[in-house]
Amino acid sequence: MKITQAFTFEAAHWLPNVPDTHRCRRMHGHSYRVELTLSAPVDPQTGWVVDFFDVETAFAPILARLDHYCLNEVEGLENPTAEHIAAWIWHRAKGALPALSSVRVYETPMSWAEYEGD
Ligand SMILES: Nc1nc2c(c(=O)[nH]1)N=C([C@H](O)[C@H](O)COP(=O)(O)OP(=O)(O)OP(=O)(O)O)CN2
Ligand SMILES: [Zn+2]
Repeated sequence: MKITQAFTFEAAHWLPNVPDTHRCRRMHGHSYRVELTLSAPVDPQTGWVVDFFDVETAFAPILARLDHYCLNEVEGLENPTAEHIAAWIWHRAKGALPALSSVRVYETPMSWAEYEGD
């Protein structure tokens, strides 16, 4: 069974590896949406995969490192593409959420990156 919990955060960024003429080279902001998907059998006692409250608690300190920051200044996110943010979150959340199976990061409602681990 899979469950997914969504979170949002606001952040600024710019992309250092695109040409000077690319508009994403300039500092700008996004209302990011993160979807954490966890995959595991349903516990017959609780009736759930993982308590959504526990997902929220585990993710809160990671979210706090992103919300209202310039992502380029966050260690490990010097080139903060949606792809890199998804992998960055995965590597920091997997320890506390062993059932994590994918991380989606939406830059806009129409564009996202998904990371499922190495
Ligand atoms: N594969 C990727 N491509 C792009 C990424 C990325 O992370 N991975 N990032 C960007 C920029 O961050 C850009 O700001 C994304 O916004 P954009 O696609 O331009 O969407 P907008 O809503 O800002 O613009 P519209 O005019 O509404 O399309 C670019 N590419
Ligand atoms: Zn952007």
